[in-house]
Amino acid sequence: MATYSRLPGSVALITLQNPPVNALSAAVRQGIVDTVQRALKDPKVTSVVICGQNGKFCGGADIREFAGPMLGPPLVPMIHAIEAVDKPVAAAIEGVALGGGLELALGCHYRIAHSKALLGLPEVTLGLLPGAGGSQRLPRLIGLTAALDLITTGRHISAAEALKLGILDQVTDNNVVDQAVEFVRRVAGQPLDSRRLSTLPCPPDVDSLLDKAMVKVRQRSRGALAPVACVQALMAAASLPYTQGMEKERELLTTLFNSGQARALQYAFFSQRVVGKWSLPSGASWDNSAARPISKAAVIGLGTMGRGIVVALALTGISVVAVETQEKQLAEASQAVPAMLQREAGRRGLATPPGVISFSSNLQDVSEVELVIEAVFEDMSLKLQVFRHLTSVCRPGTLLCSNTSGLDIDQLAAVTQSPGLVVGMHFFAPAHVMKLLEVVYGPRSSPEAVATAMQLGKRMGKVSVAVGNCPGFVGNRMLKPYLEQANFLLEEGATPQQVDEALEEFGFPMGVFRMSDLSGLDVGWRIRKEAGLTGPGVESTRTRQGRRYSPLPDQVCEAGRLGQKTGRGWYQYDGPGGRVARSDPWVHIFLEAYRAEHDLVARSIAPEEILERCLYALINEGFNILQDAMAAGPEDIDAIYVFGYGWPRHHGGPMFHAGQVGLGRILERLQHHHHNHPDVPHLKPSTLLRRLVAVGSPPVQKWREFINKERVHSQL
Ligand SMILES: CCC[C@H](O)CC(=O)SCCNC(=O)CCNC(=O)[C@H](O)C(C)(C)COP(=O)([O-])OP(=O)([O-])OC[C@H]1O[C@@H](n2cnc3c(N)ncnc32)[C@H](O)[C@@H]1OP(=O)([O-])[O-]
Repeated sequence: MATYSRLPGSVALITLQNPPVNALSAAVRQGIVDTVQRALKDPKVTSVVICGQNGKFCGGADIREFAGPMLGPPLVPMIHAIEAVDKPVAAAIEGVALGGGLELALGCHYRIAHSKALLGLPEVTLGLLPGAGGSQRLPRLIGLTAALDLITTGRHISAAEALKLGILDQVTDNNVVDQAVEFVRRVAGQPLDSRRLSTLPCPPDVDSLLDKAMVKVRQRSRGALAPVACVQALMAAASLPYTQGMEKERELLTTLFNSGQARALQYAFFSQRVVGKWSLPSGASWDNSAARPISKAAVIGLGTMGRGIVVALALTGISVVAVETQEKQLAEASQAVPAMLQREAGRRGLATPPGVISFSSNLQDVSEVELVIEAVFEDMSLKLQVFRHLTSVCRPGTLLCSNTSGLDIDQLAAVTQSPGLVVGMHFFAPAHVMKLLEVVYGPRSSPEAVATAMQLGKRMGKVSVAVGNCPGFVGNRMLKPYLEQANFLLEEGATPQQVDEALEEFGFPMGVFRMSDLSGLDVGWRIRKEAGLTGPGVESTRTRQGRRYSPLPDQVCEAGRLGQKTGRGWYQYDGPGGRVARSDPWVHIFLEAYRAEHDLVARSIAPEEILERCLYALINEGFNILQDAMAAGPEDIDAIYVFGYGWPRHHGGPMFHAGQVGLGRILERLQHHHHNHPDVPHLKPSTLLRRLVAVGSPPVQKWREFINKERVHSQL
């Protein structure tokens, strides 16, 4: 709703009230319509200020309402009515003015903001465009170039930047409502024509800026519809009168609203918030588990991951002891880390990097910290050695975390004096940039340890997801069947390019083979050797440990092709460290020879089969993970894949995508592929998937409840 009060003098104050962000729900829109009418009719009122309750102007349209039928007064005429008022109306912006919130402010004649406020049109991130006149008013106010940037990126900008761009009339450090009231009193009676943005001309697109932008957006958006529609709306603004521009805006918005992409992106918005409210099968959650405050931490191991973790911690203001026992590595890290910190702080607009870092080669130096993150080489015996040492040097009560990407947390906990204080903190490279953090709880991890790691992740600006302790945890466990299928497809006749192109066409920034070349092929090779799947003494067959196995990636490594770092992998590069992947005749000859050796006849494989085999195998493992209670719900898996594995956000995440495709269809295709490849256990449909199909394929939002019920009745 919105409340109305008349302030001493002649200013009407309209306050939006819809906690927590005063989103423009039907009730708020109705409240605005009614209160604006009241201000208009009240002869004693000469000017109006619109503000939001609890220090937040407005977070935009109420996203929760998008799923249902449209009720209450629509936004567009409501904003037009405000613009048409013949008394000056000012928006007093505190906290946020985002999406429809900023569009409401653009309908006001003046905009005054607090210096800490954030403004933006983030609709594109929800699969939409600023559809309440924002795409037409903003370029009229700040020009096409600046509007294009804000609308196609959806980025939030500071009040200072908004003032510079001309979005705001005034910025204040004081009470913004008082300032706005004073402002409108001052301007009461002045002509308003030039303040009505819809009546101003839009600058024409003289340099074909928008055509060029369209080419770039189409290249970058990887199939996402909204960024393209945003440019189309700006093209309309630049070439059509306002009313026709608004018609185009509405038409584009309707198309986007009805697209699966908008639903997927809105689901991704809410799933990010759902995973923040973690809960464990034991019932532990924020509600009953307090996080410990952390001000001093240590990182052990200063390779790529360790360096990134040090920077991520230091950026939150935590003092970090950075330990590396190899002198050469330590010397390199102590040069590189401060530079990385400086760069990242600059990128985030922080003048001075807040944390203090001290470098050491002595593990003894971590004795006074409250939390340690071990980031040594991914080798269990080495990690066990470090944990044994840590438990003897750290003071009692220190949290011991491992940045393992899939090793057993419980085994590490077992060698410490306080197994309850051991959790996994699985970062993704580069750790100071990537948003995802898997917080891994073992059977003995205490709720307090999980809460502390989750809280620390939040402080570092990560999307932290609590996951159970199983090989590969959630992300890498699902990656295994995906990679496996990609290798099998090569055996059957596909090329690395064909597989990558199908996945990139789906929206991944990189296909599986380009991604493997980037991360280094030796990582998986070492894991397979440790698992006894390859190496000296292992027979070179296509069946290992009772299931189909492709030795192709091992043989590529044996040929000294480890990916970008060696200049050769599944592709060739200009040299070691080269970035541009080119098709390599060696790979084609190698594949042909391999097929001939194993009597395999290459067949032509359609992109649809590539997608089904790779993605449905990955999704099937997601169902197994939910069934095993290693992730609390589908949102957790989807957030992990969107934030850590490049799953295209406009497809919501693998589990959401399964719902979009139809669970019955996924089941049927998995059955089909499993029938053709009975020696591939990952293609065997999971029990949970079968159960969901049997009960009528409920929407993804209902799965969590279903799984919990099934578990109680021991159906899973
Ligand atoms: C016709 C077309 C018109 C228009 O062009 C379309 C739009 O405006 S599209 C909209 C364009 N606007 C946007 O894209 C802005 C989206 N919002 C944000 O970016 C952040 O929430 C914000 C920066 C505002 C606050 O960040 P923070 O302080 O870290 O807090 P937080 O993020 O944890 O959120 C707290 C709670 O508020 C909830 N909630 C938030 N916004 C909305 C909403 N609009 N609606 C409903 N709910 C919303 C959120 O789910 C959470 O609920 P819960 O139950 O407690 O989990």
